[in-house]
Amino acid sequence: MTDFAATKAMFDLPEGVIYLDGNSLGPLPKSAGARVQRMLTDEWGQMLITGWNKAGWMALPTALGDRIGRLIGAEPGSVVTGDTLSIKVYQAVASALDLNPDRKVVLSDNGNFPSDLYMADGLLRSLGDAYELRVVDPEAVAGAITEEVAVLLLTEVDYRSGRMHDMKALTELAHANGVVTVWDLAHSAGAIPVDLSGCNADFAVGCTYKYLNGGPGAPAFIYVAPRLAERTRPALSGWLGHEAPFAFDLDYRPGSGIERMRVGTPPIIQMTALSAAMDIWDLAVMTDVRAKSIELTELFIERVEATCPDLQLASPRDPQQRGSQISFRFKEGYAAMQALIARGVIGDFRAPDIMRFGFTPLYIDECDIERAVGIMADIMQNRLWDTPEYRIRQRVT
Ligand SMILES: Cc1ncc(COP(=O)(O)O)c(C=O)c1O
Ligand SMILES: Nc1c(O)cccc1C(=O)C[C@H](N)C(=O)O
Repeated sequence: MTDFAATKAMFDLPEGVIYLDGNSLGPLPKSAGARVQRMLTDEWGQMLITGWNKAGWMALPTALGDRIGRLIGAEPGSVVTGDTLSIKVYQAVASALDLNPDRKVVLSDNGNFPSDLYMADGLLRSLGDAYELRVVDPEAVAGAITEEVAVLLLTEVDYRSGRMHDMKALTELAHANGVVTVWDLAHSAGAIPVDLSGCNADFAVGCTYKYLNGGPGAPAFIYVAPRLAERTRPALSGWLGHEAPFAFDLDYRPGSGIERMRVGTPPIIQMTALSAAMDIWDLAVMTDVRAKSIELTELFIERVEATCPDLQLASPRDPQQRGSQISFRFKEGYAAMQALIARGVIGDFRAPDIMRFGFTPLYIDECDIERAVGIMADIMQNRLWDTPEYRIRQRVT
């Protein structure tokens, strides 16, 4: 059983803040500061370049990959960390296309995070006019999986509404049509149990700064199914994905298995912060996290609907159909979110009218929900959002 009171005590959250935005940027693990400081002074400071071997920096991308792999049902040795998620999307789609060379269509949906579509579009444009990025409604994805499609690129949990695709069913359908799958787990890893191996997924990517709490700019991760790894040709063929980086050969030969998805020098300071976050994840069982997340989201919906009738649920009502976030529609959602943030309840706003709240059982509990909804009810019932200050539209995160 996961001890959520213990995990909550391991995060540094500002006094008086109820943080419902861990689906965008997770909070600071208390141990991260000292851990990073130690890495700086004892490793970088004292070991200098020998730290790559002596301190295990070179092995950190795969070591962290395995720790993340446990949370997403990946086989040991099938996940590596590094780069940004946008880069990993590009890398996965390029490799997936390469495994299906006679087909030219990448299929995605318009609920996908824009960066995934931008990266796929940029890649396809560089490959020539024969290639097509086909973007359909989320509900139309299954029907659009045909033998014309090379790659299916989907984000499992919709960043705006929290609506979840059925990874197992869509992967099965894709394979039945000869389609290679790329799953973006940005809003899944650490939010819901994922079973990449059980779903027979091909490629998956994700970030570590959201539910995994690795910090701003924490590295992304990529998964390649072991059955495909030795056949995968990396388009981003950087030297650290080479079979023998320190041979400095002029010809590229991919490294073994997942190692080939490495590109360049790993961000060790960020990875050290992520290691501290993963220590907390080592204490968590994903099925407990999911059960608690459902309890929290159900409580939140019930209380908000009882006290804030102007807000309309934009997430699936059935908890099995959504990830670990709840979104409400409200025409003045931006102003309302600013008012909430000013009172210490931090969620975020997504255009045009979505107020988004993330639920993260590692550090959010029922008391937080009750307090957050109390503040929300006060703001909504008394129109406290209706001030020029809150209504001003600024850059939003
Ligand atoms: C689903 C999804 N894909 C891709 C990205 C882009 O990630 P990054 O900024 O790390 O490249 C994000 C978040 O920013 C996301 O939510
Ligand atoms: N990655 C982000 C950033 O660098 C700045 C602000 C926000 C983000 C996010 O992650 C946004 C997030 N992907 C979303 O779901 O909207």
